[in-house]
Amino acid sequence: MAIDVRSEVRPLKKVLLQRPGRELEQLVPNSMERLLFDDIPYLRGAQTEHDRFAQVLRDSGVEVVYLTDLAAETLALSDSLRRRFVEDFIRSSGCVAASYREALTELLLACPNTRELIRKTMTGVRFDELPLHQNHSLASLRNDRTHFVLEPIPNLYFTRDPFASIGRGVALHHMYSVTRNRETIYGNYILHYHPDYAGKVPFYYTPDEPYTLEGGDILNLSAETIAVGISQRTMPEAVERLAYNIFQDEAGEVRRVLALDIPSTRAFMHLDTVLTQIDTDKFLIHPSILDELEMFELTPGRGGAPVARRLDMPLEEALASALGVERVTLLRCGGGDQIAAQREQWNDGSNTLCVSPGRVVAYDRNYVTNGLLEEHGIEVLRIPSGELSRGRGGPRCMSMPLCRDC
Ligand SMILES: NC(=O)NCCC[C@H](N)C(=O)O
Repeated sequence: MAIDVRSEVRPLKKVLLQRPGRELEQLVPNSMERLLFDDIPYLRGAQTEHDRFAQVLRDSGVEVVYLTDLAAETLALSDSLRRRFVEDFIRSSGCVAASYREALTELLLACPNTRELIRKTMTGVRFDELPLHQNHSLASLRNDRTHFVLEPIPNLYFTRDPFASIGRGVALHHMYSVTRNRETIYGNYILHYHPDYAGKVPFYYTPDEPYTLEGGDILNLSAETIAVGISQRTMPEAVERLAYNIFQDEAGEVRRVLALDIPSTRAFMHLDTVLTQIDTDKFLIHPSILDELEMFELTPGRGGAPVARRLDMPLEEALASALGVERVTLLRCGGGDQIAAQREQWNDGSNTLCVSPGRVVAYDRNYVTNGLLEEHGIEVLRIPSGELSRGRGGPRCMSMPLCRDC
């Protein structure tokens, strides 16, 4: 199967990553907030840390594939596909890009190969790079030469979010922010045209759906049940649309969607920033979501239309029932220490990637939480995190599983 993800913890076989590139060096203090960063990472450091992450995964028997490679291979299939991609990319980049369409098209199509072309779309294009032979427009006179005509896309290394594997299908998202909406184009081309995926993957969501949905909110609890966060990034209407589309797939197995309503703040931007599964019956959680957590369940009604009901039970019980286990243990990020919990949560202490039951990749800096995991028998594969963490995402955010063992 091209995509096969029916668990959060079964042995990870194949994963999609994106090595951070020069797009990070285009961040400046004035653009950081808009581009969803809290600081400017040092690129060399971020790349070294990311390479370590990829190596830890390979050492655990995981096949690592990169978004840039798959996108470049896809566009190399034909000249017409390359042209269509450039047109779509410029169109999706807003009205400023559209008004320089000809010059941008010329610049992008002049890239020596499709890898360079893909990289260029990620790094962004400044006004002074454009092949404008003569330009007397007001915008060109007024705009600073370093003004971006195509903005960089610095959040690409968080491959978890623009699309999500669900069973043997995918959800390709309508993202919450302008900056992240352009990320979905790479997944769109790969999934539609790359020979490994074309025609082999059902789509459960597409960016033209009106409601925002992001992959960090989707947890594949079992073959039959997924959990979806209602969060800063994912709207309840999106959860309902996703459930509807999944229930229409007769060959699909998912028949229950657990919607977890978490607070809408940047520190908890997605469900996976506050809840990740670390073993067949254990989760790591940020404790402060427990007080106000509301839960709902969606199951197929007539014609596969989702029917929702409120779940009045402890989270542990809902998770145990979804996993088909007797009981579930929740381990609290930061242990019992309120300050450590907040600090480590901010640095993605709850955002671990499970490579097999009881074995997770985690940022080294979250030593209180990592120590707690080890006390509970979890093996922690630590990766360095001084630079990567400045983007506000951890190992789970930086990875999109394509296949897990069943
Ligand atoms: N699943 C995740 O929580 N992804 C982290 C995304 C971080 C990125 N800077 C963002 O704000 O979207």
